[in-house]
Amino acid sequence: MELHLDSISKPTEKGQEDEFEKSFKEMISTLPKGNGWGVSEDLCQYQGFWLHPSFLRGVVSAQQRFQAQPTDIILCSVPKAGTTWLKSLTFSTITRTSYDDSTTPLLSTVPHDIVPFMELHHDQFYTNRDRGTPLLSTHIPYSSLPRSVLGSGCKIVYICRDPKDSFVSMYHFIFRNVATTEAQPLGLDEAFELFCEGQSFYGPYWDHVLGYWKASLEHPGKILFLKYEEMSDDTLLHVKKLAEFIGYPFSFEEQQNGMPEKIVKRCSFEKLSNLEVNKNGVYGKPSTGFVENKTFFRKGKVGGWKDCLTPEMAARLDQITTQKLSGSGLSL
Ligand SMILES: Nc1ncnc2c1ncn2[C@@H]1O[C@H](COP(=O)(O)OS(=O)(=O)O)[C@@H](OP(=O)(O)O)[C@H]1O
Repeated sequence: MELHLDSISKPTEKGQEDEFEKSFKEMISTLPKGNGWGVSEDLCQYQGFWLHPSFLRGVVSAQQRFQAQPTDIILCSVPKAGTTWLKSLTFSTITRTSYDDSTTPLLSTVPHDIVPFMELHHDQFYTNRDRGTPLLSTHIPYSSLPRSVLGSGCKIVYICRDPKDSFVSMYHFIFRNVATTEAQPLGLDEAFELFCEGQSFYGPYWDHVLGYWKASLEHPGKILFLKYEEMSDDTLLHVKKLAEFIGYPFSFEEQQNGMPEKIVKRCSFEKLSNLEVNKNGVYGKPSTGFVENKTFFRKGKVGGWKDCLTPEMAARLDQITTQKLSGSGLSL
């Protein structure tokens, strides 16, 4: 796909926003369109991946104006792979000398408002950086990350998950949120077919994962590659690994005092999903719409797909995964 980024003026000043919008609309009209899973607009294929227009606007904007710094830490993920969990764990790790179980902002704020998405909330991120928590997140595929991210040498932590569980999670997320609007969510079979064909939010799923996987092999000191299943299996080990990687290792004394264990517990599915803010709050903004926070906390299980997919569907996804990841050294 030919890129037209240079034709989009950079909206660095307020007066240029209209210009940006105009150029963006022109650019988006040239992109291939795909099924939006019942969400208000079609997905657009941009730089090889399927994006919803309101996220795409943020992606293009981030590509043009996001300036990474070497001290930034960017949490990247394919949707529905454990982003919310990773945000909670990383934030708690970095701020462990400022907050404890009774003062953590996680008690009253959904993790997505604590660690903003690059494509949705630049401004919040810059404020966070000023406050000393240089954490940002994104679903942007590796090959589409703003150039400054790759050039800055900042740290990237990526999380992925068994596509069977991610698909089921995505399907329920769309179903539950779209069902509250006038749009009609897709049926499971139709959504499954689209997912298999690669037409899902920020999909093809496998290309997203492979992009970060290959980059992590090339730059092991800069990109930490995590799997939801391994995190679930031994969360404590992974929190220590995460802390070490991002430059906030637990001291011997902290380990003796059970600090890593406290963080694991504070960010557990059981704890977070039972907080008032995550049961009844909403997340989003008028331009992209709102979703209920509870839809980020559904089951939080490995292998939950078994309640939803037939053995045939599971076999088909497994077969695609084996074929797509063949020769990469990665298994999911
Ligand atoms: N703390 C914690 N521990 C373990 N698992 C958790 C946690 N928080 C959220 N979840 C589960 O993660 C799934 C949502 O994925 P994401 O957070 O990546 O969603 S999003 O992309 O940010 O919308 C979704 O998975 P499913 O339950 O299978 O749908 C969530 O339940």
